[in-house]
Amino acid sequence: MDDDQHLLSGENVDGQERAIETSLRPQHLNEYIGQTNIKHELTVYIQAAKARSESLDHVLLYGPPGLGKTTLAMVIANEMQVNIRTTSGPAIEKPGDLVALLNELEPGDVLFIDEIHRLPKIVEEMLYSAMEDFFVDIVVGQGPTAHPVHFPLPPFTLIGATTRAGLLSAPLRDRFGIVEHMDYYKVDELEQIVFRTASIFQTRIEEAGAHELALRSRGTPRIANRLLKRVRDFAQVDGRDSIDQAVVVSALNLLRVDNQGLDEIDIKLLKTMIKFYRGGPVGLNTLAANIGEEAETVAEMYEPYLLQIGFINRTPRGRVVTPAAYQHLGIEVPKEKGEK
Ligand SMILES: Nc1ncnc2c1ncn2[C@@H]1O[C@H](COP(=O)(O)OP(=O)(O)OP(=O)(O)O)[C@@H](O)[C@H]1O
Ligand SMILES: [Mg+2]
Repeated sequence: MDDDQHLLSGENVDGQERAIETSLRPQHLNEYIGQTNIKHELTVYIQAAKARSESLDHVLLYGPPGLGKTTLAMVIANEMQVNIRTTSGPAIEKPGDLVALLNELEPGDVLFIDEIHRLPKIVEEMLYSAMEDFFVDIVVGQGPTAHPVHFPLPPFTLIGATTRAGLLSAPLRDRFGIVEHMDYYKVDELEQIVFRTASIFQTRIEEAGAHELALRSRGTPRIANRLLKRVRDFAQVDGRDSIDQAVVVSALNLLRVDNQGLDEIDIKLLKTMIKFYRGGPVGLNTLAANIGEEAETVAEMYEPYLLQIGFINRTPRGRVVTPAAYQHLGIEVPKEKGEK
């Protein structure tokens, strides 16, 4: 039960999955599939920084969970031939924690801060001077002996990742020279990812099987890899030596992942909007409360994909269901909607 719930969440869920993800991570830019524009830009910036023997400018990566932000941060450090230190916004509780991290960096190293929108304010403010001029001012000692100390830092690259760029303060955002928005992957890119993962798993998958899996992966590599793992089990138990389209379809239908990659929660969300709000507009908080999910979860995990495939639209008065979604659900489009 629990398993099915996170099947399509895009979120990284447990230690076991994390270990598998590590083994699947591409190491170099040329192995990193998709995100063509970002790769192209980064290739130029990395080459230029290396030619000048400088640290790479600070990089902000934002986009939905599971699209490859952490992977890309590691690839960047690898291409720059520097070390990477990894942490996350909530893990840096006080300025001292940040100083400790910064203190360990060698010139040119990467400090990767995941969920950077969750940094405590006081830490964030200390980061401003660290990013801009490579120093921090700290207060040493207590009471009458307390005095400020100017602490110079080696040049370093901060890579920040967030699923919600909107939650970042303007001063922090402005200090990133390179800001990249990660997009959902195209079907053919997901197919390549599925083939790559299958070969690492030493599993055979047919073209049509990979295509079907890609269609149902919500544009998200993490989900494609996760579904492949499940489908592989079904194929094995069925005694097949290769994953074909029929196995993918029957396994994913069983797992209730439909042919657009929607799961039960997506369907519940759309049906709730249709049944109780005549297709909207309805506010995010109301909607989330109605389906028993956190507003943040809906905003981060469900809504972006439904917007991307054109099943809902955002209007100033709230979210509305589109005729395409009615069609997908096999529900007649109300007259007043069809005409619009
Ligand atoms: N472009 C890609 N090519 C091949 N595999 C990829 C690519 N992007 C992501 N992956 C695979 O997808 C999985 C998830 O990627 P990653 O952990 O980097 O996502 P993320 O954006 O950091 O997610 P989160 O927001 O949850 O931190 C990894 O196993 C990674 O190997
Ligand atoms: Mg990550």
